[in-house]
Amino acid sequence: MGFPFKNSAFILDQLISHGFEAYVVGGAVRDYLLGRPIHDIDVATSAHPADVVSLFKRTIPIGIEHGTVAVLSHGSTYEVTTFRSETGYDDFRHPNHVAFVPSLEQDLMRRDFTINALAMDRAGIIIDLFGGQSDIKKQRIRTVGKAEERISEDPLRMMRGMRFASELCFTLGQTECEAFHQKAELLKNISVERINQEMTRLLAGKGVANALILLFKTGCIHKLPMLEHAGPVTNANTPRYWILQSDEERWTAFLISVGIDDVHAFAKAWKWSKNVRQSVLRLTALLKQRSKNEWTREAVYFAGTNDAKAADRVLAALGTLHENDLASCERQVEFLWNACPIHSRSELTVTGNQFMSWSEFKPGPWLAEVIQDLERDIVNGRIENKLEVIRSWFKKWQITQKKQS
Ligand SMILES: Nc1ccn([C@@H]2O[C@H](COP(=O)(O)OP(=O)(O)OP(=O)(O)O)[C@@H](O)[C@H]2O)c(=O)n1
Repeated sequence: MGFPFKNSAFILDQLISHGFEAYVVGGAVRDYLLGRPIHDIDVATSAHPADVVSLFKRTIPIGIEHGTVAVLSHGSTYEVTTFRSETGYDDFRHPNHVAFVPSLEQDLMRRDFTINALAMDRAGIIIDLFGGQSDIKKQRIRTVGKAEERISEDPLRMMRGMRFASELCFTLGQTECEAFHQKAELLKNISVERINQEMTRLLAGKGVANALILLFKTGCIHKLPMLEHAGPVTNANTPRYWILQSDEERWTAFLISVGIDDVHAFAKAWKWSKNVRQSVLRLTALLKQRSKNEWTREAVYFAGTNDAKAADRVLAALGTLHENDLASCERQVEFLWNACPIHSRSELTVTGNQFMSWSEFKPGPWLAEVIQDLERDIVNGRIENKLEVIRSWFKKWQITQKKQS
C-alpha cells in the first residue's frame, strides 16, 4: 500500500534515523481508511519533546505538558507527541536518569475509540491493536477497553462518540450506550466551549438524526447547559438538517425543535461568539415574522437576501414550509430584492446630518426612526429617493410626530 501521508514522511524519517520510533496516529489514519479528507496529521513518537525540538528547524512547543511539539514545514503544521500513558511520560532529564517513555501500545490504549486508536508506520503498515479496522467496516463506535474508564478520563468523549456517530453515520455500541447513560452527569464538569464545539459538529453530521436520538437515549442531552428540560426529539420531529447550510441555521432549528425560546440566555450560557449569537437571534426573529406572513419587499430589504433565504431553509427544515417550495421561495426573495429601489441605507440621498439641518428637534432616537421610516417608504415605492421629495416628506413626518407626542 505504501505510506500515503507523503508530506509528513520527512518527520517520520528524521525521527527514525535518530533511533526513535514514529507513527502517524489517530484521526488521520481513521480518515484515510474511510476515504475521507485528511485534516491534521498527528505523529506519535518515542522521542522526548526536547529531542523533537532539536531535530527540526521550526518547532513550537504547543503543549509541552502533554508532550506535544508542533513541527512547521512548507506552511503546514504537524503535531508530534511523545508516547503517553495515563500517567504521562517522565521528563526528568538527569544525566544518570533513564527517562521513561511509554510504548506505542500504551499510547494507543489510552485513546478514546477503537477507530481512533490506529497507527501507521513509515512502510504504510497499520497497527491495529483493538479492532479499529473491523469497527470501521462494521461502522460502529466502540471505546478502547472499558467504556467507563475511558469516559472518566475525559467525559467529553461521550460527546465525541455521538459526534463521530453523526459525522460518520456509525452506530454506538450497546455497552458504550449504557456507559454514557451511567456517566452522563460527568458532562457537567466539561467546559462549555468544548461541548459547544462537539455539539456544533454533531448537528452538521449526516447522521445527526440518529445522534440526537442517542443524546436523548443516553440522557446526555439533559446534562448540557440550559437543556435540562429539552424536549423530546424523535426521528419524526427532528428537523430536516440536510436542508440547512450553516451552523447558525442548524442551531436555530435545533433550539426551536427542543423548545428553547430564550436564545439570548442560551447564547450566554454556551459562550457563543458575537457573530453566532447575532446570526441565531436574527434568524429566530425573522422566523417569527415570516411564519405569519409571505415575504414583502420591505421584509426582504430589512432582512437581506442571505438571511431571508436562510430563514426559509429553517422553516423548511422544521416542516412549516414544504421542501419542494424552497426553490420558488428563493426566486421570490430574489425578485423582491431586485424590485427594491434601494438596497441599503447608504444609497439614501440624505444622511442623518441632513435631517438635523432641516429639523427643529434636538438629536435623539428620532433620527434612527426617521431614517427607518424613510427607507420603508422608499422601498415600498411611496416616495422617490430625491432630496427635495424627501425634504417635504420630512416636513409631514415632523408634523405627525408632534401630533403623536
Ligand atoms: N478526548 C479525546 C480526544 C482525542 N483523543 C485521541 O486523540 C486523537 C486526536 O484528537 P483530535 O484531533 O481531537 O480528533 P480526531 O480524532 O483527529 O478527529 P477530528 O479531526 O475529526 O476532530 C484522536 O484520534 C484520539 O485518538 C482521545 O483519545 N480522547
